[in-house]
Amino acid sequence: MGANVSSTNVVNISDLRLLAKKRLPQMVFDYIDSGADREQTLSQNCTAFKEIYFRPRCAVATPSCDLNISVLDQEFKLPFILAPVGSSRMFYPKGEVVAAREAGIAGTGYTLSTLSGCRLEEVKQATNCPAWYQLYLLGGRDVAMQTIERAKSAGFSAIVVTIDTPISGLRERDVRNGTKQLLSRNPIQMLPYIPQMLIKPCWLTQWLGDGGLMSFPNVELESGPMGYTEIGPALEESVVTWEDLNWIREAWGGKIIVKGIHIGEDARKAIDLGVDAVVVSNHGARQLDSVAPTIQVLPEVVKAVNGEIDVLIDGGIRRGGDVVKALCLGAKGVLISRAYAYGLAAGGGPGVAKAIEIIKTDILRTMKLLGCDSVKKLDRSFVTIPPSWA
Ligand SMILES: Cc1cc2nc3c(=O)[nH]c(=O)nc-3n(C[C@H](O)[C@H](O)[C@H](O)COP(=O)(O)O)c2cc1C
Ligand SMILES: CCCCC(=O)C(=O)O
Repeated sequence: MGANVSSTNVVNISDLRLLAKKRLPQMVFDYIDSGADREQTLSQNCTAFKEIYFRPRCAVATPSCDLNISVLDQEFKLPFILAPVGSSRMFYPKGEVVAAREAGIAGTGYTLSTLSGCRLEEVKQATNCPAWYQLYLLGGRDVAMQTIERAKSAGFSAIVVTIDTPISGLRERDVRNGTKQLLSRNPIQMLPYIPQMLIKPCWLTQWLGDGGLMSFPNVELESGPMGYTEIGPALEESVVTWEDLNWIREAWGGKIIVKGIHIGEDARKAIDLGVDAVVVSNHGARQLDSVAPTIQVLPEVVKAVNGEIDVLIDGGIRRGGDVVKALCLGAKGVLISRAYAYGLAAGGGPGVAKAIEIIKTDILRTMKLLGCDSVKKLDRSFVTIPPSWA
């Protein structure tokens, strides 16, 4: 499988997506690929980038191009960082460890989801890059406190609190495919969905070899008979509120990032609570559908933040040109998610490396074509955006 991702026919993230689709059972592919409700925001997160036009400076030589960024005083060799992706171990054996390792090799950062299939200590050890821990309060605040302590001891350099998940969005493809049953670890409930796994023997043998049924070793979810676990109700019991940010910030004692900002007003609230950075995110359109694409609301948030803290963005980023556009609109850096998840699912470590390489090469080429030799020099003068976004 690993060989496929290295093929010269794999030139963009869509190619990796198709390879992932080939290797994975439908339910696992759709878990990555799908969005909420009618998937309006899912497609618009991507297409909104097409509404931004570059304004290149021609006849400018850029023999070298600086792609380094600094976020929260941490240094990254690339202007994109790997976002939290729950259940990555379902896509590829030891998925979280594999992805974190590749982020480190590329000189960028990795964010580990609370819903990781691998222990946070093991993931941190696999990489020398800055690693951030994404926090859900699943399992309650006492469990979260313990996890915060573990993440601190393990050496994670920021905590990312996701605030857009008071309840799971309706991902219709997941409902039809029985994804909840797969994640719930209830073998009886999984029975009807076994055939879609059997026709993907490569994935199945690797998955079983890695321990099979998903578990989430960094949270303690209520376990029923046969290890049955329910993520949905656990989320609802432990909604993250603005008040929680106070004790989380105190317990953590380090850099804190809030992920899931759509509007300037919420970014101001985060600043008032002493947060160090925000991520403009609609959770990859997996939660509330019909919210505006993230790149469209970035200017509003950047304006509200007024340079006081770092602003990051994710959502729909599939090309280096998308990264460059986000930086032009004031993001300090971006998070990529499905872009590397497809690579991981298509071919493990080499697949993640390929995704990172595709986006990095895109960025370098775009910078040279723009006539700009450092991502730190990108600003609004390099783009035209629709007047209603400003
Ligand atoms: C399969 C999958 C799992 C995700 N799991 C998490 C998670 O556990 N925690 C979280 O904060 N965000 C999670 N997200 C959201 C991403 O971190 C990110 O916000 C979003 O996917 C960005 O959009 P993009 O995939 O279009 O780049 C997940 C996204 C996907 C696709
Ligand atoms: C209900 C959300 C659980 C994991 C997650 O964040 C995702 O799948 O997007």
